[in-house]
Amino acid sequence: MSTESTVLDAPLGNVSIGGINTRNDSFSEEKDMELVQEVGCLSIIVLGASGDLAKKKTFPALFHLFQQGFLQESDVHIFGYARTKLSDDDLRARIRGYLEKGASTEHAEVLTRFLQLIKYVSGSYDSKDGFQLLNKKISEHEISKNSQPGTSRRLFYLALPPSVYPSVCKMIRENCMNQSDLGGWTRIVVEKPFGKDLKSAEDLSSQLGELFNEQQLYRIDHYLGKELVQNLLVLRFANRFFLPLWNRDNIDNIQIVFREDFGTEGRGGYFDEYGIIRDIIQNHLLQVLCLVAMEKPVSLKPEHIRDEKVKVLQSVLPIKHEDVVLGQYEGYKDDPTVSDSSNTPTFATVVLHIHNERWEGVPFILKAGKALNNRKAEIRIQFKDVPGDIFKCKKQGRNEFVIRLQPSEAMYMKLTLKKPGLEMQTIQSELDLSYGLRYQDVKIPEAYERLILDTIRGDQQHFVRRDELKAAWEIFTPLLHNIDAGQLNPIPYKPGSRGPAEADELLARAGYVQTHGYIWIPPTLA
Ligand SMILES: NC(=O)C1=CN([C@@H]2O[C@H](COP(=O)(O)OP(=O)(O)OC[C@H]3O[C@@H](n4cnc5c(N)ncnc54)[C@H](OP(=O)(O)O)[C@@H]3O)[C@@H](O)[C@H]2O)C=CC1
Ligand SMILES: O=C1O[C@H](COP(=O)(O)O)[C@@H](O)[C@H](O)[C@H]1O
Repeated sequence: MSTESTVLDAPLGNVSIGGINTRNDSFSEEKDMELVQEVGCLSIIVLGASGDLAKKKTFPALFHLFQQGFLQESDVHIFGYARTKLSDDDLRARIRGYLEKGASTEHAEVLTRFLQLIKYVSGSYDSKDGFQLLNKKISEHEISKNSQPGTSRRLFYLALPPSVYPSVCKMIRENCMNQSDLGGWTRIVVEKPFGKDLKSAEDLSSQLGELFNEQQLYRIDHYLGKELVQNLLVLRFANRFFLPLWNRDNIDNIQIVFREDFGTEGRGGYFDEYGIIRDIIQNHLLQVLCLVAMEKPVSLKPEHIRDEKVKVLQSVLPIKHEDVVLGQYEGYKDDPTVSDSSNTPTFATVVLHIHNERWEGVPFILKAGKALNNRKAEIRIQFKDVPGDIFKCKKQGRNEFVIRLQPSEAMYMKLTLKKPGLEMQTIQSELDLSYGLRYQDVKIPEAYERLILDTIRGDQQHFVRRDELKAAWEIFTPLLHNIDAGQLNPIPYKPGSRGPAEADELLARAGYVQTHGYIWIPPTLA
């Protein structure tokens, strides 16, 4: 690694190589990532720059990386591309408000510098004119930075509906590739949904696979960028506490839950085509399940980790209809972009069973819903009752280990203790690790920030491999086809409720025992 390109103001523990800081820690060594010196300039191209995701997530994530010194002005340029006719300043004005959110006034100067890095190119997604113009602009930028031909890096972020991925990828392949023989690269980031079922996903994978190899494709699932999801591997495999307990002998059931307290606002048209299983469960919750249930990987190399995720997905048994409850919130169909006869679930509880030595008989309950009573995502691991319980604890509740992904990241263990005082009474209490309290000086990065950084570093661990995607669709496709054919219908539920009561009944049938009279309240700073 050359010291010439090491910048002194790089964040602690990081080394800047060619405008992007590479991690200088033991993880990188373990992952066996090649810290190749990258001297070419970096062009980040956001396709679909006029859209919702680009303004709410992609540009803010790039801005945060810039603010923290991970993207260097001397090397980086950002291009927005879409059909809408906009000037550079129009695009900057559109996204400015989203970048200012939560930023202090002292960031105004940094924001102005960041916005100056952004250029906009207008063009269609299926004709070469726009892409040739884009290529010309990227090349001009590369020449202006004295980048050696072939050493430049081009990251294309497809913030677009998946229907246009094949044509956009073809256009990039034919018109905008960097020459890779001199250490430069071209990488493509694609957003979910990757298909609607097994066949469409495989078709899409084949189409993209003809244009780019697996090392160039980054299928993003932003749940894999969340702090506590990234912690799962460390938590499970670096702690002696958990190793002997994490199995069917001790664990009764596991819930992975996503709740939102708002409906499909503004995205009804998209959502109605997909529904909650395709939008949340088949991807985000299933990815979390993989990390909770997989065996220890041989090493931290991305391929070893993804190999284990595929194995656990392939061990999931076919879903039975009696293990599913669907719901649709009242008022969902008032959205003019949603069909009056829509059968699309906005809520689902699905119980999965993993047929292997560790998990046989342990239900994995995946639950997701929109327009519910609160916004929360968590993993709830419920342990079996204590055998020969002399304290009659069963009446109070079981041990639970809860990993709160959001909001207020935390881990807590619900356990039974002696109630403080003269009497010998038991109560439910908790061992609590609340991140807000424990890590007061740390700003937890946004998932997109972390994942975009990974794409630039070439780290595919937190991205979905093609065979993983296939295995995930194999689990859900039969159920989804049956729902699409009207064989299962959603039960109406009131917005702001817990969802259909039938879902709680399914939970109880699966073995979950609710603790009554006790809730954990996230501690706050005094
Ligand atoms: N928005 C979100 O919160 C999330 C989105 N995603 C995924 O990210 C991707 C982008 O999402 P989002 O930004 O919401 O999408 P948008 O509907 O906002 O579309 C993005 C841009 O794509 C162009 N576009 C829209 N519809 C079409 C079409 N039918 N054919 C060609 N171009 C079209 C438009 O640009 P123009 O007309 O200017 O060319 C639009 O500005 C999708 O795959 C989505 O599923 C994933 C997670 C969350
Ligand atoms: O992918 C999606 O995720 C969001 C929820 O993301 P979160 O990080 O805020 O939990 C969801 O609202 C959206 O429907 C879905 O497409």
